[in-house]
Amino acid sequence: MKKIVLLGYMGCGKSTIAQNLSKTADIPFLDLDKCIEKRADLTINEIFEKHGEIYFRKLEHEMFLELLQSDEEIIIGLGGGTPCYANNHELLQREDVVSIYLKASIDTLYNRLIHNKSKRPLIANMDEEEMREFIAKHLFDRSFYYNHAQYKLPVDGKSVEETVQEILDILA
Ligand SMILES: Nc1ncnc2c1ncn2[C@@H]1O[C@H](COP(=O)(O)OP(=O)(O)O)[C@@H](O)[C@H]1O
Ligand SMILES: O=C(O)C1=C[C@@H](OP(=O)(O)O)[C@@H](O)[C@H](O)C1
Ligand SMILES: [Mg+2]
Repeated sequence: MKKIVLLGYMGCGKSTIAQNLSKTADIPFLDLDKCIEKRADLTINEIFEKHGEIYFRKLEHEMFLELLQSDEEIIIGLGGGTPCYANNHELLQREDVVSIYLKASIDTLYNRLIHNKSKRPLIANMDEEEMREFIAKHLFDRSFYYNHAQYKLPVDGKSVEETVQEILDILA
């Protein structure tokens, strides 16, 4: 069965859209970060603090591979960095995967992330000025990996419901 994989930068809406799509389409969903937290019995912040980012990326890769082994149809919301490490971007092109890049502009990401940074260790300690520059550069660096998705879905100015409907259209 196909795995529907949502990817994109922090704040683009992967977790929110995966949950809503799951309800609307009646397909179970798993958030990769939540699975990692459960496995490690630590929050994402604690994993970064106690073990560092390299350890997190290792867990992230292992957990992603594990979720892709599922025989069920599932929706997987990735973390923002998932496609950018351990050749995970190649997994986006598997035949049993439908990968969708939720493509948001720097402005959209910035406006969401300024209110929502405490649980994201990469940006938690940045001030607003720093964060804007960081997002711009980081998004540019990561776009190469995000563009390996089978579908690119612009999400700026769209409600959760509109984005969910556009994903349903892709899946139809
Ligand atoms: N149209 C929208 N689509 C998705 N998320 C939105 C939208 N408008 C506001 N948000 C908010 O933006 C944030 C997106 O965060 P999240 O779903 O955790 O993204 P990600 O998992 O990609 O980091 C949430 O707080 C969500 O409520
Ligand atoms: O972009 C990243 O490298 C990360 C994104 C986060 O997920 P969200 O994109 O869901 O915030 C989480 O996996 C971790 O904080 C690292
Ligand atoms: Mg998320």
